Amino acid sequence: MSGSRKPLIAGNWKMNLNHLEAIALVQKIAFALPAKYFEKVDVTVIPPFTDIRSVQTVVDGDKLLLTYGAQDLSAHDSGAYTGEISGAFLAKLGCTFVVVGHSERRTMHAETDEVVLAKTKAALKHGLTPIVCIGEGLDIRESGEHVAYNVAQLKGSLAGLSAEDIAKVVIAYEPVWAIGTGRVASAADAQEVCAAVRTTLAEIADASTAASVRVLYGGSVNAKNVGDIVGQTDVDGALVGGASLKADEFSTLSAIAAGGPLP
Ligand SMILES: O=C[C@H](O)COP(=O)(O)O
Repeated sequence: MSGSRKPLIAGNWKMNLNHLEAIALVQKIAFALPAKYFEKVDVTVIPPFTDIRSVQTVVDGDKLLLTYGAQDLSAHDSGAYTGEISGAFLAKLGCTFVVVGHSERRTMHAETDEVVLAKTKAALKHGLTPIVCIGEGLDIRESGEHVAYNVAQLKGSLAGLSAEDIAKVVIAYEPVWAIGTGRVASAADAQEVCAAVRTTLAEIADASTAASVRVLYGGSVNAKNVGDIVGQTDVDGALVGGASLKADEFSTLSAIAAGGPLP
């Protein structure tokens, strides 16, 4: 983490919690994290689409400082795309972030770098901050090709974007073998790829853009390991899955990313 970049903790709820459960979790997180924390860390929740309106009501009604976003969006604005959700709708609901190219979508929904790029462009068009995910599988990690693989995925997912647009994205490095497995990458593993991401951003945009973009790590992050991970020079926060469903754990790890004290 560098002093010039405010850490971001993003809780990706995946397909968990209905809208009533969402309200309860947001209220508990907000209660545990008073305003002073938000001076040092940005905290966002990424619930299922069907929860977003309810989360918006709580956040607006109680003037909460945490933000919220969505787990995916359509590359298209509107039209005959059954089941898809437009970035325009998400913006209208007050979303700040949208996750793009999560490995679960790349794998289960065959999303290629081209699709991820189109969705990233759609997010930017609608004023949303895309959290663009990259990450290697276990086979690539074991072959020692993980840095090159992630650099290629990053370049493909941001191909042709201007430096001005790249400055508006967040990158999340999530090694697939560490997602939901309890097998967290070491802090040094996270730093190695996040540093390569920053070097690549300097190459495809420029040095000041690369220095300003937040690069997150994701994969079995919890309150016990978050300190080491966000302590790395090029890691600016975390994309948290399982641990974001527990109010105490998520609040605690957010407070640790803020530099304490514990809530
Ligand atoms: O988006 C979040 C990641 O997939 C990490 O999930 P996890 O913390 O449950 O490993």
